Amino acid sequence: MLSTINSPQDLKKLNISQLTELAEEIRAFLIENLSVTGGHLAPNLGVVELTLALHYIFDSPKDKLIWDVGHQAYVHKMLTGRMERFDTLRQYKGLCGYPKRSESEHDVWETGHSSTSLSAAMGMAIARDLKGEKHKVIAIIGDGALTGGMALEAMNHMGHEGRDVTVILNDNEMSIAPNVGAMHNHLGKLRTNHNYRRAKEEIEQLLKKIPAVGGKMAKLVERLKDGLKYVVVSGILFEELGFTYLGPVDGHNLPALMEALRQASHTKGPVLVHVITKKGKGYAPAELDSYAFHGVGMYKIESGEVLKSEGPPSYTSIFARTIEKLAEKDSRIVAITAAMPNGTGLDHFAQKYPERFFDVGIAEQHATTMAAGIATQGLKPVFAVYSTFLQRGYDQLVHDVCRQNLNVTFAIDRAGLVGADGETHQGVFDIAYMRSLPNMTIMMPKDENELQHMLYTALMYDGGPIAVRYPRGSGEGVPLDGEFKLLPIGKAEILRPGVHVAILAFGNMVPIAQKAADMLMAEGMNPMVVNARFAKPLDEELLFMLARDGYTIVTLEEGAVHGGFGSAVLECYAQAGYHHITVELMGIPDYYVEHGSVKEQRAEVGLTSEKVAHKVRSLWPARRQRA
Ligand SMILES: Cc1ncc(C[n+]2csc(CCOP(=O)(O)OP(=O)(O)O)c2C)c(N)n1
Ligand SMILES: CC(=O)[C@@H](O)[C@H](O)COP(=O)(O)O
Ligand SMILES: [Mg+2]
Repeated sequence: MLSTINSPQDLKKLNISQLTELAEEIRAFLIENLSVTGGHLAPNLGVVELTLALHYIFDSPKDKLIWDVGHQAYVHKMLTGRMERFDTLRQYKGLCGYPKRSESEHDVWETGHSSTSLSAAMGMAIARDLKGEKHKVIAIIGDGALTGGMALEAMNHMGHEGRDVTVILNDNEMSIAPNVGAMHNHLGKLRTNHNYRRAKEEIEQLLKKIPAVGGKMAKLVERLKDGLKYVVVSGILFEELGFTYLGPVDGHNLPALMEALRQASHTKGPVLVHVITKKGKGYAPAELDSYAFHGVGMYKIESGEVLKSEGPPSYTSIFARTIEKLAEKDSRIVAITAAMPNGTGLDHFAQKYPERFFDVGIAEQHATTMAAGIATQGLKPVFAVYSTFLQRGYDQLVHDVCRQNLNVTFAIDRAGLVGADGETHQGVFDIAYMRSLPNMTIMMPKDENELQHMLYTALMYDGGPIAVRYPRGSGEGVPLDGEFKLLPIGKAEILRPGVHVAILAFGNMVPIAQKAADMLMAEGMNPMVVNARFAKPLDEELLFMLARDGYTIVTLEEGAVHGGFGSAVLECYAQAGYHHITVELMGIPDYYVEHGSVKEQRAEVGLTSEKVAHKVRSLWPARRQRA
């Protein structure tokens, strides 16, 4: 069956039993392919029937299907002509793990970050109406993504405008970890409440039987329906917000799904279809542990054993260990995550100190300002957040944290290139977006041992907001000191004295600089290597000494070169009147780096020891004169 599907039109020729068979073939395909490439298996297994039903009832690409987060769009990709490219999923130059407009006309909206789908849908519905077009706009959003502020802002507007938009709420009771929040509790009530739907249907049937209901009678019936909501589910939030609520519908029952979607497609105004699905459906290991199979690497199909690469402990695990140790001694430490307890390593902290741990849902804005509020009261909040997701909390960082100069620690994980998630998730902008903020201090460790000292330094610091950024994946495998050390703020570390050229490396670029220096040493050149440690404040004393001593500077960072650490060095020299010093910046160029391995991404942007050595050679005095 699967091989006959080249476009959504092919689905429409199938009957329910053929579609059911197809669903099983899709599952088998995903389980097999992802065991090699890795990817977001559990979210996709959960939406197989839903995606089939959507493509069956609606007419993509005329009708617009908008996937929130986009990590669950694999089945959509399979049905829209990309099945053959699945062996390249999330690989360099291969199929993207998220919707991508350049890949297909069926991908009408690009994502990766959560909770954007409803705003995008609203925008498309407005454009449709202004242009006098007739298609449907359908957003598919998970219960996790619905905890994001943007989604709630959009619903507020949608209910007010009353335009035709369909929202499919894919409720599997899970974010990456178990979903949290009052909205989650409300959905729980709806999930278990079949009485409301039944009673509502009965009233509507009754209504149909009464000829020409009008005037007082109609009002009475409306009041009866209103009253019913309060009695049965103490208020259905979505109906109060101006949506027609359809559901709950079993998301693995194709006829029921199709019926609900058909009904939605004929409903005027905003409509929300509440679909109940099982994350990981159809693959026992993923059903049992949907967290492990949310975003997974290679695994053995039969046993579900996830194959872990051997290597030193990750930066995340060292962060987790350190914050726990520090929290043991300092009861002011409070840890916050925005729906990433496992990804940030805070899950252990949550078990150990439940009263000092807060998972706020996918709500980075709230988390940032909440941390600021906690800090005003003399406690020590640590917001552990991926670099890419802190982008969501930017105004809160500017307006609430930095402006009030509050002691909030930002533990910025996944800083730098992140690999297979690609351009939506690259953690390459935080240096630039934080550096311009008054009162901010920004550090990055050269290895995991220095990470523990930096976290300690951050929590001992009382001068305002402070960020320690660290990369995804394994550390350098260095031994960990038993005692934490306080690092002097704004002081770099000369790792290797040298002449003529100084390589100023920030964080995880230090080992690359060292390797480049080793290569050059073999050729008779010995550049200085500096572990910058701070992007703000800079070690001006060292910078001015280098300028006075006639060094040429090479800066190295795994961050956007525009506005980043190297820019800071340039600005520092310009402001101090050192106009004749040569500063060469190496970092991420001015474009979004696509998916692949970090190694491939670094090679693409030139952040390798070979490229650094090449740069230093070109700057070495004797060679420069020859050139
Ligand atoms: C702004 C933002 N914060 C955090 C994330 C990380 N993240 C990706 S998927 C996800 C959970 C989404 O849950 P849900 O929408 O219910 O989808 P499911 O995986 O359950 O299908 C989270 C927290 C993100 N993509 N974007
Ligand atoms: C979809 C999403 O945003 C997350 O699932 C992300 O893929 C997690 O990345 P890590 O694997 O780095 O935790
Ligand atoms: Mg979910």
